[in-house]
Amino acid sequence: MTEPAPYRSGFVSFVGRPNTGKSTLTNALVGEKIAITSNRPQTTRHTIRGIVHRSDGQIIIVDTPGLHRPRTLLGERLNALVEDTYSDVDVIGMCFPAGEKIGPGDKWILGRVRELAPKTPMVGIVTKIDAAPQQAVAEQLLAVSELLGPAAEVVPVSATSGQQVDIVGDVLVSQLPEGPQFYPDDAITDEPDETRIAELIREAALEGVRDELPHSIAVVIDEILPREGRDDLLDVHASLIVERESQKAIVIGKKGSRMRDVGSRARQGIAELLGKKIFLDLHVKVLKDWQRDPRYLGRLGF
Ligand SMILES: Nc1nc2c(ncn2[C@@H]2O[C@H](COP(=O)(O)OP(=O)(O)OP(=O)(O)O)[C@@H](O)[C@H]2O)c(=O)[nH]1
Repeated sequence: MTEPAPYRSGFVSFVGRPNTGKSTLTNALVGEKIAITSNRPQTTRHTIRGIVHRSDGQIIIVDTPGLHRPRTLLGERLNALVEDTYSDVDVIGMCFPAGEKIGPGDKWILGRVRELAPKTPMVGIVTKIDAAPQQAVAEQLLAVSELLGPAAEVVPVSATSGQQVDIVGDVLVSQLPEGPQFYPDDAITDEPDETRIAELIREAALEGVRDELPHSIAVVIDEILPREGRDDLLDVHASLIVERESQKAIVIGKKGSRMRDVGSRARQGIAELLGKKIFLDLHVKVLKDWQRDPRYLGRLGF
């Protein structure tokens, strides 16, 4: 008779250049939308945990901001957060899109990771395989394997089509230490609702805006109140913080048209998250140069 496989549990972090599909993969593995995704680089701000429940183990995903060279005080604080995260995870999954050649950016990140977490097992993940020809996928698998060395397993995946997502889960679990179930079956993330709501609003506000905006938008939830006499309705009051009047104009759009779209998209996401009807009251505020001012950063939770 064969022994039953041991139960394994632990923390996994995905690293890689911006836009390599880390958040999308997290969502696909967890099966519910929790991490912010967008087609703009560097939009992941908070360390969000997604939890994958399996019969043979539990994978707790710590979704980190991409490593990048700091340009502002915010950038420095994000990097400090990243370093803390990497030094205490059990497995690091490094993501490489199938259709993009490995470059100096990847090597720089790998160097940093090896420096911060020299003993942590690494898994190479070749992402977006639906968007590249088979030949390119095969070549990328080989290149990643050569880059990471013989100890690292390498898996191809498409988070958007779902192809191979289970296999990524299998490989990650196999690298985790034996351990207990850390979280109950129904836990998906330990982020408070408020943080998730703020991320949903931020994600909606970033959709389709110009390149310089991502790092300039923050969201503060001012208040969440049940509507009097209505169990099924919540009033959410939130502020979108930008750095300059010109950015405020971009966010609001012509006669408020963009703002209405942002509001309605965010409202739908929040309603799905909380399972209630939502009245969303959104205001845009200008806090000049908030990214460079330690007082503002503290107030905005960085
Ligand atoms: N075709 C395809 N596109 C994908 C796949 N996974 C992610 N994408 C797209 O790639 C873009 C970036 O995905 P994200 O998951 O936000 O990437 P990220 O690495 O978390 O990005 P940062 O937060 O900037 O570090 C988005 O437009 C995704 O829709 C995939 O499997 N196939």
